[in-house]
Amino acid sequence: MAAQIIDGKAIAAKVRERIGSTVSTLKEQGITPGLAVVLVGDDPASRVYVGMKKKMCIELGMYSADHELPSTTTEAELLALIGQLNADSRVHGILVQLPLPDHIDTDKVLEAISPDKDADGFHPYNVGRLMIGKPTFQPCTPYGVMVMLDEIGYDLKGKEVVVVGRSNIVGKPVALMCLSRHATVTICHSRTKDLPDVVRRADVVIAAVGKAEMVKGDWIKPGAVVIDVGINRVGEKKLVGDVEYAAAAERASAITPVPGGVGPMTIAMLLQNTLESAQRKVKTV
Ligand SMILES: Nc1nc(=O)c2c([nH]1)NC[C@@H]1CN(c3ccc(C(=O)N[C@@H](CCC(=O)O)C(=O)O)cc3)C=[N+]21
Repeated sequence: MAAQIIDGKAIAAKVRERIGSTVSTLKEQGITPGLAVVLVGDDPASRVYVGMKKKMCIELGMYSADHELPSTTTEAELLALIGQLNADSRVHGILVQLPLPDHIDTDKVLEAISPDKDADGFHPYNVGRLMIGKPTFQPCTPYGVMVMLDEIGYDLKGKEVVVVGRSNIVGKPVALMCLSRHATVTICHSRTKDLPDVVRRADVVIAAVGKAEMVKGDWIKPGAVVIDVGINRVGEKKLVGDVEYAAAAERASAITPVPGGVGPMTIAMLLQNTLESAQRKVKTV
């Protein structure tokens, strides 16, 4: 049986549509949700992502504050800008595009962002909230994965989830989100013994290692759901995921493609986080 292809582009468009109509309602109450995106340096891929974020922000009627700084920017200068954005009442979400240049301490920068405006959900306060099952800002990529599973009507309760990858931005938080939905969760990594056999147990495989087609098709249990978070550039133009897509699609019941899967969701959830932040503010004033 052919797998259902989970269309991240379409789901992201639907999420944005919902955001757009809520933005209109908020604006009637005198609040325009605002996102500040900070880019340091001139990495071309980062520039493309930042451009997409800005464009969608404006399309949805949000306020967008863009800060493109040279790669020579000092840590102190960046921290000063974050201080300004923390204090700027037009801004409800702040995103500092990663990776930052080597001379800047990333952890220090992420911790300088006010936890109330942490649209990426990377601040230790928000990480802790997620850990205890009381999330405020949820990291965008894992949050997007959850929305995709909701969209196909998949209930994680009692299911075996195998997460391949243990990063702070995807592997760990997505595992916690699955756990809070009552899945049995295994987190695998480069030292996991018999990785293929562990993945073979999974009802849901979430691949987030950043290695092109590392998860093989014959590791997929027939009928499993495959969520591929990897975006790997091979050659000049081609993008592939962390999963051997064609072979996995022959066994899976549902699978996310790359591109057009989790990637577009990440940006949609960033806007969602900015919206939620503005909504929380309405509730407290
Ligand atoms: N503070 C921070 N937060 C981030 O969320 C963040 C970041 N830094 N640094 C870089 C990564 C990467 N990232 C992506 C977002 C969307 C796509 C996306 O939409 N990808 C398209 C393909 C785009 C293409 O063709 O290159 C897709 O998968 O269909 C990919 C990658 C967010 N990141």
